[in-house]
Amino acid sequence: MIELDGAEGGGQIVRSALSLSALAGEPFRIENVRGARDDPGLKHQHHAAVELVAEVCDADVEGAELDAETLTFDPGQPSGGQYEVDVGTAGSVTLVFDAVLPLAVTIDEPLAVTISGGTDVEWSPPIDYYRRVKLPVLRRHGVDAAVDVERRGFYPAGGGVATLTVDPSDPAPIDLTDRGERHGVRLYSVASEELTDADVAERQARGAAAALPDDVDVIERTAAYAETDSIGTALTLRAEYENTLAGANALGERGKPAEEVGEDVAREFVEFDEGDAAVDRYLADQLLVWLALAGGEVTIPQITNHVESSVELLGEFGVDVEIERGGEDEAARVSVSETLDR
Ligand SMILES: Nc1ncnc2c1ncn2[C@@H]1O[C@H](COP(=O)(O)OP(=O)(O)OP(=O)(O)O)[C@@H](O)[C@H]1O
Repeated sequence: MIELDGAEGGGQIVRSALSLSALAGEPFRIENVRGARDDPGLKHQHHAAVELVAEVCDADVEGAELDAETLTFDPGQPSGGQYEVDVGTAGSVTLVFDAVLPLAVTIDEPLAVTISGGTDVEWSPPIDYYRRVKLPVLRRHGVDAAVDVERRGFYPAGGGVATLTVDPSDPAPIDLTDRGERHGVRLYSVASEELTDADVAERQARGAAAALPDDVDVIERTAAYAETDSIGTALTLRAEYENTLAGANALGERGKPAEEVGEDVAREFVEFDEGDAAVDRYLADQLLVWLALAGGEVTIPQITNHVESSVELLGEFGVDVEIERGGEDEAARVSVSETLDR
């Protein structure tokens, strides 16, 4: 039984522990779940992830209740099939996807997971980032997964629906150290249909395009409107380089001009582009579990708290991640040579 202490981290520790435990066939017990947060314990999104991974790998679970701060998880054999989960609020759909996605390397049959909740909510990958940046990067390394968005869900009502389909996959070592030449960027803007007359989706995309440096080529710009339960907006930028993809994104806020949402996204991209890392700061922590499974090396803009807590967690599962911190203008480097024993 692996004993974990969640006191220093957030929900990501729970999600990654679920995936690693299911893959290694090793039970774990975690105390102080999300201990670093003001509202510790399992919230809807984390609870949904526990229930889902438990179902997919037929686990014995103790303590999987809302607000629980201690959880024990003893996995069986993961299997494909069709699963459905309702997060119940605007809890993040993409973060629940993240808990099952790594099972791609162990399933024998395809897996399809339909989740209802928030598709574009704070502190999590917006669904366009997930399907246009994260999954394409993983697909290039042999992870056969895709997302279909049936309905958008914004805070607070949620009500979004998306399906992740995953085929059995055998990923190649992750090699993302040199991003190569920039080809250009694509902008994906979306807003609730109530904002159509105010042109909000177009204005977000235009705001971003106008704020980009002259030498950045905008390859594509889309603006769409969707029927949603709560009114909201989202903008994702996908930057394409010779060897990699990176993202920048923002959500709209009541009272904030749409153009400013675009400018925020452009600024985030420019900051990334001025550095020399191959992946953005979000993918930096999300790829660690893949490094543990497939090995390889990635350059990242900075060692965030999320990276640190994930590295520590991987250590608990017997995977040593090497970190080179980099300098002021130099990307940090993370690598794994001995992958997870499974
Ligand atoms: N704007 C964003 N774009 C892409 N990814 C994001 C974005 N914001 C957050 N993420 C990713 O979402 C994950 C959030 O993990 P974290 O543990 O903080 O969240 P959580 O499960 O909601 O738990 P908690 O409430 O404890 O913070 C990280 O992998 C992070 O990289």
